[in-house]
Amino acid sequence: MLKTGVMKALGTMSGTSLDGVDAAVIETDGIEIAGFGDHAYRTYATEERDILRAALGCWPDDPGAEVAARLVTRAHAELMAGFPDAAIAGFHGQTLAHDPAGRGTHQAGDGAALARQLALPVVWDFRTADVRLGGQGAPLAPVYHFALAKWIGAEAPLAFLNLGGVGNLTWVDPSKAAPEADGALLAFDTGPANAPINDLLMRRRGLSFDEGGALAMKGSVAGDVLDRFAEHPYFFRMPPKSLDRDDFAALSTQVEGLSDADAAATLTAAAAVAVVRGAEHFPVPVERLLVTGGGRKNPVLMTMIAEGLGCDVVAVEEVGLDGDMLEAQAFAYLAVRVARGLPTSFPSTTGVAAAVGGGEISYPGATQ
Ligand SMILES: Nc1ncnc2c1ncn2[C@@H]1O[C@H](COP(=O)(O)OP(=O)(O)OP(=O)(O)O)[C@@H](O)[C@H]1O
Ligand SMILES: CC(=O)N[C@H]1[C@@H]2OC[C@@H](O2)[C@@H](O)[C@@H]1O[C@H](C)C(=O)O
Repeated sequence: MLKTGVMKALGTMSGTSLDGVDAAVIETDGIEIAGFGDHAYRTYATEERDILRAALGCWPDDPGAEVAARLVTRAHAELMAGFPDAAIAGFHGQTLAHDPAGRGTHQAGDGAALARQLALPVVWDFRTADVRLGGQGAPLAPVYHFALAKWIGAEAPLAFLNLGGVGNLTWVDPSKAAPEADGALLAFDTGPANAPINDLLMRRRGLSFDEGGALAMKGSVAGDVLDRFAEHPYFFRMPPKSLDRDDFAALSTQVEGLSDADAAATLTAAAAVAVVRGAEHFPVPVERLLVTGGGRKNPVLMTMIAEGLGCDVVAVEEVGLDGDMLEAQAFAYLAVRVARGLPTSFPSTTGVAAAVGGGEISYPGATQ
């Protein structure tokens, strides 16, 4: 029996690494976390990944967008069917293009179709409303990071780092009563994280990622490439700020002349430098950085970040959380907030003019 207002919510995330779909259940009233539930993962088959990769950069009307959307919807429907107890779902979809200052943001996938197929209210299109109101539309997990900071009983300011395809940081002051309180949150994308490393491993070795940082471990960092990267204008921009997956594509060109190992070491160091430069924007330094996302399993990257920051850098598992599922949980949490009319982003997390609840709710009975 759930406490009044607490819902069993299913969240899904298909991230910028293009590896697959995560699905996770949490119990929440949209403010506090009441508990965690089951989770599952569906990998994209090689040919599905190729379709998604080819569709990167596509806007809804572009050729390629529709086939990607159908694929994303089908993959989610298969995975989400395994959670018949959920009362509501948060469906992020697959980001194909993100240009908040220009054309907007595009997450492929049809939440209305999922609502009908799963007979479940589905909240989706989380980012558009924020972008329309002048926000970055990303990152959106920070409000969930605030709830997690409370859940783990944190007292001092701390930060969450997501090392997905792109990296993002959330600085949290857990002594504040609510995420909308002045000084409770500061969030932004750090820069490239795993995406350039994955792309390198695919180009050079036909592998999807550098497992355990094994290749990077054998290489030497090209200091000149790294120094130039560290001065990129993005790092001087005040947060909030966000990135598209391939906004740092030039970095991949700069390691072309290096050996496989040196290129991997240099791209790994670049991901770490992006975090270190990002942390310079924190209102006050943190003693602990909690790391989620696949990059936490890369010890070379984790060590480089810890050396650059000089604070504790640990996987979120250290505090009892699940770093493989945290972003999927975030979209479950956000779905309940949307259903309850609570805001999902704030001026301090996306730069939006005023707190906004982004996300459309589709109900099973709706015709379109
Ligand atoms: N054992 C490992 N060693 C090294 N890297 C790993 C390992 N496991 C996962 N990764 C990296 O993490 C990536 C997956 O991370 P994650 O699932 O957090 O990304 P995502 O959700 O797609 O991205 P985003 O949060 O940007 O949307 C893999 O593509 C790989 O680069
Ligand atoms: C536009 C988009 O999909 N952005 C993702 C991406 O992946 C990491 C980073 O870039 C972050 O901004 C965001 O995802 C996380 C989960 C978020 O919105 O909090």
